[in-house]
Amino acid sequence: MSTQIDTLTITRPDDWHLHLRDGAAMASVLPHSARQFARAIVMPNLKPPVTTTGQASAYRDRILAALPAGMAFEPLMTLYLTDNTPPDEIRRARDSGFIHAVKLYPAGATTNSDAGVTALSKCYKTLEVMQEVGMPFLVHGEVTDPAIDIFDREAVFIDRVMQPLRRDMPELKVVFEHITTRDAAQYVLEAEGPVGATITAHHLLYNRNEIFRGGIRPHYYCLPVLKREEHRQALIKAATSGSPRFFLGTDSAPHPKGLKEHACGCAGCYTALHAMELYALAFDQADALDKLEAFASFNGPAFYGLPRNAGTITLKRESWTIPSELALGDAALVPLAAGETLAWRWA
Ligand SMILES: NC(=O)N[C@@H](CC(=O)O)C(=O)O
Ligand SMILES: [Zn+2]
Ligand SMILES: [Zn+2]
Repeated sequence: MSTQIDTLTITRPDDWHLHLRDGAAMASVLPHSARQFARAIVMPNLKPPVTTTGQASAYRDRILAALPAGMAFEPLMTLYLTDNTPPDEIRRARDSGFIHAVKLYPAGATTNSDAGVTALSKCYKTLEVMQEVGMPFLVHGEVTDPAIDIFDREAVFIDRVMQPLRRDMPELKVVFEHITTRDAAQYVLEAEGPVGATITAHHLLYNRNEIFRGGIRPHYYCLPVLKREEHRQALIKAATSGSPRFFLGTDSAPHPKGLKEHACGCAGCYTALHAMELYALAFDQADALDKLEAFASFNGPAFYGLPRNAGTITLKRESWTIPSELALGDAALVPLAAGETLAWRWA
């Protein structure tokens, strides 16, 4: 029997996968992330997507301008890869100093992925430059083939895309984003070369039953979709394994309430408000709170070649109720597990 931990103080964490959106929506959600995290890898799937260093620079300026006075937060910018991203753009991005990765959205795989890549073979010249300059490649790892069952799209991606890519570019730094299956966890753990993976709080806490518990619950719908319990357990095992390849990425993805509670609801869970509390719950349930700091605060910076943050955060074991609604610009935003009690609280 281990003694119960009621207060947890760890090095200030970072979020290695975050959707901040833009404009008034961004102004609503940014303070939540800035309170929890020192830095975040900011996803580029805006409308239109952030495909150039110039656009990323302007987006970064808008984020910093929206940051409330007195809050410190460093947005780590990314570029959205298209079939036509020129190799030179990678060198410009590297030289900028503020672009830390390039993102693969297979065309049609997820929210705002229409401008994404139709075949990775079209991007090889650009990927070769990324490999050469050490620019990480962040991958939404699902195939889009409609013949493949939605629950198998991540596993099939490993065979059809990840393995051939990594065979051709063994030195390319790759992050398998928001992994959801035992297959992906095992692949990342065993692969040779510079491979990492982000894991969300919701994929650690829930299996796919959660989407249908008592009726269809759109706020538990995200991509990649929640999987079976055996996969959730494999993710818990990976996140708490101590392997430096796994790190925190919330994939907090705000959508207006009206577009989630809809005949064709958007994919994405909002967790920026209470991310560390949710992760603490997941690690606590696995009796692995001692592994949270490396996952949240050490493994990401090590992979990206950045320093660890100074300062700490503290969480305590104390129940509170997650708000039923927040604001997203003029719209409403429903956080994950809205209205439910959470056993860990920001101190
Ligand atoms: N995860 C999601 O379900 N949605 C993300 C896109 C993504 O990360 O795939 C979004 O931008 O809404
Ligand atoms: Zn994604
Ligand atoms: Zn995402």
